[in-house]
Amino acid sequence: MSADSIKVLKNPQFDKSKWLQMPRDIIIGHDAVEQLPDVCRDLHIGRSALIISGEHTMKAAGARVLDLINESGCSTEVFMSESISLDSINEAQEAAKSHDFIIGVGGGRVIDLAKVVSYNLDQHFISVPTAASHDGIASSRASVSTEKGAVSLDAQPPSAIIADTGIIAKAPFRLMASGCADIISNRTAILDWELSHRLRGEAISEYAASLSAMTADILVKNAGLIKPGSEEAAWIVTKALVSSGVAMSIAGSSRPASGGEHKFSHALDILAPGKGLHGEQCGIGSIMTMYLHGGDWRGLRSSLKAIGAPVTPAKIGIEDETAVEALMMARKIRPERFTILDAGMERECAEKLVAMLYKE
Ligand SMILES: NC(=O)C1=CN([C@@H]2O[C@H](COP(=O)(O)OP(=O)(O)OC[C@H]3O[C@@H](n4cnc5c(N)ncnc54)[C@H](OP(=O)(O)O)[C@@H]3O)[C@@H](O)[C@H]2O)C=CC1
Ligand SMILES: O=C(CO)COP(=O)(O)O
Ligand SMILES: [Zn+2]
Repeated sequence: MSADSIKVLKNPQFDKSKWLQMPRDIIIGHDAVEQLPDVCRDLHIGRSALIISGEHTMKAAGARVLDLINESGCSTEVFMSESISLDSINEAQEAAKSHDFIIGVGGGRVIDLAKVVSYNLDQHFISVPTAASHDGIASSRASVSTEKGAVSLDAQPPSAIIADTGIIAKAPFRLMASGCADIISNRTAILDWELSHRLRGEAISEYAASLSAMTADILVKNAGLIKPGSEEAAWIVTKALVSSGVAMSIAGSSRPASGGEHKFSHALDILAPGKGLHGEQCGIGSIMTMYLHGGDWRGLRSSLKAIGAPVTPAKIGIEDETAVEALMMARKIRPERFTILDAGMERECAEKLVAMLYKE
């Protein structure tokens, strides 16, 4: 049984979520952003752009993107995003209606917003990541917060990715370490997927699972090169994030990169909003779910530590009690996605798991 998006459709019909869509142009490197006007011309995507960005990311890269697009003779409007929610999607969508295409300049939140809007309006979008903090840079998925927690939506993969390693290397290092943790957590996401395949017959894509695992392995192998301010590190991590996003596109779901550790992170977003970064929380969750799978949780923890990612709730300002609560809440998040955290964990076990994180 396969979950690959590469399918021979028996009854072909217009359902984009069943297609395997990929970016056409991917540029990763020093001063890559300067090639934005050429990329727009190459894609023939129109003369009017909505730039979606955030407070910090506008300063880091959005202002330069705005200048470049204006200089190329296109008209522009900027939409400043503070969150990704159903309300902000509607607002951004209204703004995008009077433009030909969208450029998302920012972290995971901004890029997810641009992705959903472009999917809903069937417009092209260009992904300009300002940090190597998440693997949504290239994926065809988007995470949106609702009152009931995070939901994973079908979305538009970018038509082009322009990842300027100069910009990404200057972002706070905490963001890059978080992106590494998001990738390393693929290891437990795959174990959860395999478990669900064996236990519940859920379709699995061997291509997607292998690509996702290989991406995590290559990153860990290169851990020694991941250093603050290094453009080489920005290059290595961004490539891994793109690769992991492609795995999600192949699967047609976020399964290869999101299991119980992501449910734990989504629960923390509800219980302790604004404390940890997405990847940081997933990394900590991954240590605990690796233990539950009987895998090498110490090795996974060492890899996270080597990169500079946090390995305890305390390191990201979260109480241990809250982490226990998040483990217990995880099964209520996206209940259709079966993971090791949905196998009936008792509170006492959750308490032991959190305590284990602090053990040498
Ligand atoms: N769709 C998918 O497949 C995936 C989606 N995600 C989603 O991505 C989000 C997490 O992404 P993440 O990037 O960690 O979070 P955010 O997008 O919230 O970014 C975190 C912070 O970093 C700031 N920032 C980003 N780049 C720079 C920079 N160059 N200089 C200074 N500050 C900067 C942002 O500024 P500003 O205030 O300007 O935004 C923001 O304050 C979550 O919502 C998660 O669900 C994660 C993985 C996969
Ligand atoms: O963060 C992701 C992969 O790293 C996407 O996963 P979710 O579908 O859980 O939001
Ligand atoms: Zn993630």
